[in-house]
Amino acid sequence: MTALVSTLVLGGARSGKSVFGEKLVAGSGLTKIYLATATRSDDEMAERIAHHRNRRGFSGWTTVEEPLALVDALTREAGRGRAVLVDCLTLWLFNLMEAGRDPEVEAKRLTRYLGVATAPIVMVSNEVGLGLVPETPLGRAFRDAQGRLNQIVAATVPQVVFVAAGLPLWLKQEN
Ligand SMILES: Nc1nc2c(ncn2[C@@H]2O[C@H](COP(=O)(O)OP(=O)(O)OP(=O)(O)O)[C@@H](O)[C@H]2O)c(=O)[nH]1
Repeated sequence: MTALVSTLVLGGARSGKSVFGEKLVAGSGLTKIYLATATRSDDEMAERIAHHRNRRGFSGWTTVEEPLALVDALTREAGRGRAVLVDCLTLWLFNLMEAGRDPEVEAKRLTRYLGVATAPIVMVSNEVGLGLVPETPLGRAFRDAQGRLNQIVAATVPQVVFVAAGLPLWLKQEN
């Protein structure tokens, strides 16, 4: 078995990217930590979260919920013998922007942490820029911030994969 290294898992909505990230972590043989950034902001979101939790099952996964302080949570949870799945950077970015935090500063903090992390971190993120130009300035700012975040994380980690229709397309594999 090759050792799992930190990986960015990109994809669109319902592309199967979360399942792919889960499989990477589960296949590592390490203790599995699921770091969720989503909040139960409405009934539909609560239902999605319940669906994910059921699919994941509770056996073997430790779930940690942290919508904003991602690096603090990683510092606490990641360590020897563990692998962390961050699902997902997109909702983390949304939460940061909603809280008036600077995405560039937070992205730099994350990549600094990734450079010294002692456990593999698998991060799920959306590839949001493939559709129409968003109608609102906020939508455009979010799309641009997401693109920049994906680029800076992709440049930092040794593995990047794009998932479409449940199938992986490896973009970067350095060991
Ligand atoms: N708070 C919390 N959120 C969770 C939990 N499990 C999953 N989630 C969230 O559920 C979100 C993903 O849900 P979906 O919107 O259904 O996934 P998707 O991105 O459309 O689909 P895929 O591409 O297949 O992953 C992630 O952002 C997770 O943070 C949990 O236990 N707690």
